[in-house]
Amino acid sequence: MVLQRIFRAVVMGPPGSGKGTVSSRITKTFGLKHLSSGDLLRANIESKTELGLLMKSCIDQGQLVPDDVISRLILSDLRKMGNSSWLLDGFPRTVSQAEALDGVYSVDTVINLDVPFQTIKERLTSRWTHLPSGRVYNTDFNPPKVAGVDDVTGEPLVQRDDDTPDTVTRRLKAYQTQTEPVLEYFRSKGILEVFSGTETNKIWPHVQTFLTRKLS
Ligand SMILES: Nc1nc2c(ncn2[C@@H]2O[C@H](COP(=O)(O)OP(=O)(O)O)[C@@H](O)[C@H]2O)c(=O)[nH]1
Ligand SMILES: Nc1ncnc2c1ncn2[C@@H]1O[C@H](COP(=O)(O)OP(=O)(O)O)[C@@H](O)[C@H]1O
Repeated sequence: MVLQRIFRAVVMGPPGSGKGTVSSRITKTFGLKHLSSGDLLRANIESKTELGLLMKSCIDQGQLVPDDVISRLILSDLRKMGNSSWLLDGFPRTVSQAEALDGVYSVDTVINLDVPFQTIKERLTSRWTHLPSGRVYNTDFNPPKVAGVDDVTGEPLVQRDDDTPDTVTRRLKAYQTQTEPVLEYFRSKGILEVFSGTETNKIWPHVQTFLTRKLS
């Protein structure tokens, strides 16, 4: 689909709710640029930037990185995108981040993936990630063609250091206390759209229909 105007969206949801999976379907279908805060932080860790090394312990402990750090990173990348349509994945995650975004851009819609915590816990321990692209696989849901190897590049897949059961529990707590209030923030602005379910393949057609209507 070719977009007729600039469209700016955010995808939210607890860790493991399918933000990355749904984002890649949205960007493929609607041609938006995709910016994932988690991918951005992991790229900094991988290339051993000073910031990446500072943030790694925070991420591995299941805590959010400081608002000013992530807001600066994301807003700087968005600036580089200029007048493009984009989809933000994993940002904002606190009300202060939402206010920082709001101060610069007007967001058209916020897609919230409402997936029960029990469903999520099972998924994350079997998630395999291709770090350079952010492509995600799952030993049950969407296994790679060859075990342990990215379908597109043939490079190795890794299990994220923060996808252990204890860290997932801490990330879910951080989500409840720090990120859930952001849903209220966007709801009060009238731009929150909630998609509930336990399977991405059942949620996705609703997201697709919603965006097709919104963009036509
Ligand atoms: N079993 C199952 N796994 C899923 C489903 N949707 C996504 N996944 C997997 O669950 C994990 C988390 O999904 P991801 O898109 O990375 O979620 P994010 O953390 O919100 O970005 C990945 O390993 C996905 O492949 C689903 O409907 N069922
Ligand atoms: N907007 C953000 N604010 C603060 N920390 C963030 C943000 N986005 C990502 N992070 C950090 O990176 C980690 C991984 O995030 P992400 O890749 O979005 O994974 P998931 O959605 O599976 O939790 C988070 O647990 C957190 O430590």
